[in-house]
Amino acid sequence: MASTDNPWDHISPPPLDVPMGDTSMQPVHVVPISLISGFLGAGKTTLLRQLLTQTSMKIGLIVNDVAAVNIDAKLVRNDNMQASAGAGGSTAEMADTIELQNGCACCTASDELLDSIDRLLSLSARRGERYDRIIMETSGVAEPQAIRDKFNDAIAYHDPIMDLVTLDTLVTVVDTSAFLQEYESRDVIANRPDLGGNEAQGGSGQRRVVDLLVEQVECADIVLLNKSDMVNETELKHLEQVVGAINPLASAYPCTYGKVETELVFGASGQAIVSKLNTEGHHRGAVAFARSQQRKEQAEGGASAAAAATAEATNPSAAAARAAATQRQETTATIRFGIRNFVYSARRPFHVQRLRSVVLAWMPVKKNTAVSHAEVAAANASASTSPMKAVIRSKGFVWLSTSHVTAHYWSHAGNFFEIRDEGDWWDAVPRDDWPQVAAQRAVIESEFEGWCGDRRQEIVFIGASMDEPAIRAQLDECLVTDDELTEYRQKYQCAEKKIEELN
Ligand SMILES: Nc1nc2c(ncn2[C@@H]2O[C@H](COP(=O)(O)OP(=O)(O)OP(=O)(O)O)[C@@H](O)[C@H]2O)c(=O)[nH]1
Repeated sequence: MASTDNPWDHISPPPLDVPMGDTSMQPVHVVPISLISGFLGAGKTTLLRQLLTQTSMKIGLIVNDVAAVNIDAKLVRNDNMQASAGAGGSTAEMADTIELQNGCACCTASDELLDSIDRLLSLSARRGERYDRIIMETSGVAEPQAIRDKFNDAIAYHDPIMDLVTLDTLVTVVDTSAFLQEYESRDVIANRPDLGGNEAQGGSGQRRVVDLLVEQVECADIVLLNKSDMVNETELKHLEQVVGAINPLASAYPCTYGKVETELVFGASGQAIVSKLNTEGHHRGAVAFARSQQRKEQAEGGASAAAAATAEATNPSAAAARAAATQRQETTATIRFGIRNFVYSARRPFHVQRLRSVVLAWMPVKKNTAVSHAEVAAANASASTSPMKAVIRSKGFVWLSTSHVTAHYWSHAGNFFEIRDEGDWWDAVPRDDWPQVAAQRAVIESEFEGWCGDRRQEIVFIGASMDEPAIRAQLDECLVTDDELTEYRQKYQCAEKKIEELN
């Protein structure tokens, strides 16, 4: 049986979690790329300058600032020159910076993104030296997930550039002093020029600030809690917990002015996981983590109860021993699991109208008690009866009674909530169009159950002091009844199976 110590064991084999390229054929000197994301003003350029001055590595830069005047590129050039000069280099090093002027990296056509990498590699090849690493600094409103998808697509389509580079680490710089405020924000990106909203292109401008904030934290291998000088210790600890809960895969480091060990930011090459995931693999990871946390909680609860029972059997003041053991357990659990996860899962569709009513009653949550500081949380705790007030983040696949083909994705953070079309269930996709890699097919099939195929409710809830029974009960009420399920199956002509098999 797989160890529960490492929750990510349960995602194996990697399948959809890794791009489909044949990595065994890669030449030895593949240049790792680090992508730096973070809102405008979070401290990305400060970090970059810091990294360049403290490392002797040969770095190629792609600076992606869509402001009319690309100040970042100029600042970075200066630093690069100084760093290179210090290391015995020449002003020719200036050429090591490529400006991606035409839009932000996530909106830019893949070709242009890959072309900028190609140009950078050509420069180094002409000089007969190669980069130890390429760093891409994105604009504040860039969507790291979209950029990661471009790299995954390039691998899937066997773009030759992917034999020379690999997306190695996703680094997100968070403005610690502003995070909680932005989490509570109701603004859309386009209305926030202070965050770079005026640079947003296409639909991304209409995204909620909190939605992008959470994406930038989730889509990261390393999260730097910058500007930690602007918060007190309690606030910093709290934020560390929140960020750790939103993305348990990331390593989070507090810092000021981007001062952090280079090795921490770059990580051990090839070890980062998030940079290799796709949306489905990411979801699978979150579910695996939440389930492993639940198992740990249960195991700890069991161990503590066993210890108390033993004490009770051997000690006359058993009640006191049990009370002490319970208290110890609660204290440990509160410290370790003050913020915890659970997965809501079911194998029958939601009745759309009932789900809608519940969601409308739940959202938007005026104040989130899990994220607000303790005093604010306490003051607001009684203000709302929504169980979502204690949920920091919820996300996952939902199956709606109105469609047998389309998988939907539930995404909620702060005041943002959506259920979006996430493509087709694998069961609705012809087998010929499935990935050809056997391990990937096996993982897809492992999620099949009876006539449902991979259709399911699988929503991860992350929060503090959540009323899990209330959330579960209200969602259960939204599931179709037996009669409605029979209708559903008739409507979509699902192959006959006993209803008892569904649960
Ligand atoms: N107090 C404090 N200020 C910081 C810290 N890090 C950066 N700053 C300041 O915050 C401002 C923004 O920093 P930048 O590095 O330009 O931020 P950025 O993310 O690159 O912003 P854009 O390039 O405009 O997207 C600058 O004035 C920095 O000096 C920090 O840790 N503490």
